[in-house]
Amino acid sequence: MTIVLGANQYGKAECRLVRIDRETPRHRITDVSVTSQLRGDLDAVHIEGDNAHVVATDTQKNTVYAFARDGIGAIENFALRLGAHFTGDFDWITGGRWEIEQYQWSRIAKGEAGVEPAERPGSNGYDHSFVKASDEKRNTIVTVDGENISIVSGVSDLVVLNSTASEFWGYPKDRYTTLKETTDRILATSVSARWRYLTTELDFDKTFDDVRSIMLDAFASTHSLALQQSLFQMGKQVLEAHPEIGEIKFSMPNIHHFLVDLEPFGLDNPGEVFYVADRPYGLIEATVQRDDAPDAGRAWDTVPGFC
Ligand SMILES: O=c1[nH]c(=O)c2[nH]c(=O)[nH]c2[nH]1
Repeated sequence: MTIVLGANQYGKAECRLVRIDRETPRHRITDVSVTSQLRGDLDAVHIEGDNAHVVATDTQKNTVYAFARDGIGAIENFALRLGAHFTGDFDWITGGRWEIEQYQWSRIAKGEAGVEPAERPGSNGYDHSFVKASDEKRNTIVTVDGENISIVSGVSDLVVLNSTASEFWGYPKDRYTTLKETTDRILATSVSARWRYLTTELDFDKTFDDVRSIMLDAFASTHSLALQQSLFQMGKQVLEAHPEIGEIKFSMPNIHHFLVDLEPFGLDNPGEVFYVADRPYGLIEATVQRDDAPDAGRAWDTVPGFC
């Protein structure tokens, strides 16, 4: 028997980077975390400690910051640039994985203090002042394997809620079933979705915005008999509108809102007062795919948390 080295990759994880575009007084902010990992002929360092092929993780980190000097643009394009650089400049680096997570900021709106919300102007925010928008994140994983490049992009922590138009009934009952059937409940979830692009030539920012809007619209407009049904509608409508996406995967916790029993206080509760359970939670996961999508290869191998 011989012991041999299996799959391996290495790099710098979570290079946190903020770039300010300041060519005009109206600044733009890009806030990301970049993980760079290289693959290739790296047996010698593992087996003998020979570092001749080891592009230091410190060098990878510096490259990320140096490349940001030229602008970041869409996170997919930034990851593709990094991939082309490392596989192009070092013969023995034949592939790698570049993961980027992006945090959202919006402009602080001007002159809203003391103004009724309905009267607020909205878009004319301050030029150089921002407020963290939400916990929602945009992300991408670009994987290079020789000539093959795959791009899996997505969103996480996109929290949505329908206050009605959600039912859940018709499920099997056994001696352990206590859940009451309902024709009117709150449906809330935190959407994590990842989709695989079938091309590297795309306006990734515009496509991301559109995919996100379609998912939100599908969630809102589906009269839901189960979170599974809402999930499928979200994926189906994304794929129908975007032929450049092969498949989309979702992981969606069911954020349970339970009606509080107010009877002990002599009160009714016609769907108005809920308590929100943080755990345990239903976890609904699925892939929505085209039956003729080109084979995904290893694109999903290093995307954790999806089925
Ligand atoms: O939308 C739902 N899907 C389920 O599978 C499920 N199971 C459950 O207890 N409640 C719900 N709700």
